[in-house]
This record gives sequence, structure tokens and C-alpha cells, in this order.
Amino acid sequence: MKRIALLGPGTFTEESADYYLGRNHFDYVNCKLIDDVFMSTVNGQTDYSVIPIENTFDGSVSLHLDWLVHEVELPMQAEWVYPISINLLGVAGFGASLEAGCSGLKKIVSHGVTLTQCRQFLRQYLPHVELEQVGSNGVAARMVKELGRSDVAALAPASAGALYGLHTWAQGVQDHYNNFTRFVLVGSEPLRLPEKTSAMVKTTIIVTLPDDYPGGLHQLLSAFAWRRINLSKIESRPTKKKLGTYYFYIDIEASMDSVLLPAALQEIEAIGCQVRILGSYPTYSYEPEGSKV
Ligand SMILES: O=C(O)C(=O)C[C@]1(C(=O)O)C=C[C@@H](O)C=C1
Repeated sequence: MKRIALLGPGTFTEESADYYLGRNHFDYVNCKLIDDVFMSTVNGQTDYSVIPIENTFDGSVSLHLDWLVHEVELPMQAEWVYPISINLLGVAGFGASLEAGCSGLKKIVSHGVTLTQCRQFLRQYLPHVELEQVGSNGVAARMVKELGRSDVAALAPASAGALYGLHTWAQGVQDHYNNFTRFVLVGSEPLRLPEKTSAMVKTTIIVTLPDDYPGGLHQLLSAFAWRRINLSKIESRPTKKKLGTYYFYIDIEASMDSVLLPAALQEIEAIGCQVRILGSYPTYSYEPEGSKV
């Protein structure tokens, strides 16, 4: 069985892995912090890591992209998206309805990204409550269970409530209904997900321009444009070498096995750009009741 490192248990990452990987072919290795997730595959304790990299509303998870670019050499081998439905979970007791302001509730624990995804909800219903960030939503739910205090609650997935026997005070409290997170599976060997069909192969690259000069980015993009290769994402990120210097993180809707993409990358290198390929990998879509996202 392949070993998969992920934030867990009781996290959205774990829920998404259950949907896309399942437990028949994979052993999950639970980690408390994202650093441990990355390092377990780097150190060979696991074959792959599952990493959340982007959310519909928060955009890129910068810390995780930075890990992939600066800290580790773990190629991307698959990508999937998963819906994020956030619940308010607690031990029985604070009891008052949300409309009444849950007046007994003093503290909410959650992952920072999840707190951001519930900002309007928190402002509207729980403005008096102290917020505490922890390394994952699973850790948040476990804390609430262990504390056993009715004035502390977690924002976490339904699976965390089931795992720790918590009461669900409110369901789907994220500010936006259409809330999805994109995850990548990284590791040294290619992997086709069992029983899932990939819609497309994508390639992710990092490009550094030789210099800051007029039209540099235009020149880079034209290598894709005239070949009619679609880019689904481009983001500039700091090189971390000097303030005001950037590289481009680019998702391309084409495979490195195609004829056109390697030629485009050669052209970009010929104009002096540095190109690093983070992965060329199948993407998988969430299909609720047969309809594709
Ligand atoms: O803590 C969790 O539940 C996670 O899986 C982590 C994580 C993240 O790091 O972005 C994953 C998806 C959600 O958007 C919020 C948190």
C-alpha cells in the first residue's frame, strides 16, 4: 500500500483524500502541521503528501506554494478540488441559538484559513468571541473535545464532529456557498488515482525572467499565445532574494508529453528565462451526484 502524508485526522484534507484516494489502496499517515506533511515524504517515511494549495475565496495558500518552490523538490503528481463546508462544533452546553448570539460561547478554535472563510459569519453572529488559530481543523476539534468546555467551539469539517463525537451547532457556516479548495498530491513517482477519471493533464512551472525590462512578461506569454496553449493561472511571487524581485508561478492546460508545450518552454529559455517544472499531472474534478464542478 502506498503511504500518504496529510494533515489529519478530522481535516478537509482527509475528507478530500477519502473522496479521491480512499483507504483501500492507501495508508494515511496523519500529521499535525503542514511542515510534518512535507517532511515525511522528503524523508521517505511516506510516498506522497497531500497539500492544499488554493481556495476559491482566499486564493493561493502562499505558505504551501513557498514550500513547494523553495523548500522541497517534490513533483506534483495529481490535483483535485473539494468542496469546503464548515461546521460549528462543540460539546453540548452553550446551547443558545446563533440568532441569540450564542452568548455562552467565549472562544472558537480553527485553522487560520477556515477562520478567514467564515469572517462574515463570525462578525454577524459571534462578534464577542475570542478566535484562536491552530495547525489544522482536526486539531481544533480534538482540542474542543479534550477541553470538554461548553464555552469553546471549533470551526471544522463534519468528519471531525463525527470523529470526536462533537455536537453540530451550525452547518455550512462558510461565507460563500461555492467554497472549494484545490489540493495537490506530491511525491517522486507518478500516480493514477484508482477508480477516477482525469479530465485533463496540467503542467505547473516556475519562471524567472532574466531581468526586469519592458515587455519581458509579454514576451514570455507570447510563447504560449501563438501556440494557443491556455494558461489557467499566473501569479507573481517574491523570489525571497531581494525586495521587489519576483518569479511567475504558472499553471498550463497542457502536458509535457504534448509536442507544443516543450517547444514553448524551449523558446522561453532561449530568451534567457529560467524555467523549473513543478509537475505535469492529471487533474480530477468533484462530481456531486453526477454533475461536474
Ligand atoms: O485544517 C484542515 O482541515 C485542512 O485540511 C487545511 C486547510 C488549508 O490549509 O487550507 C484545507 C482546506 C480548507 O480550505 C482549510 C484548511
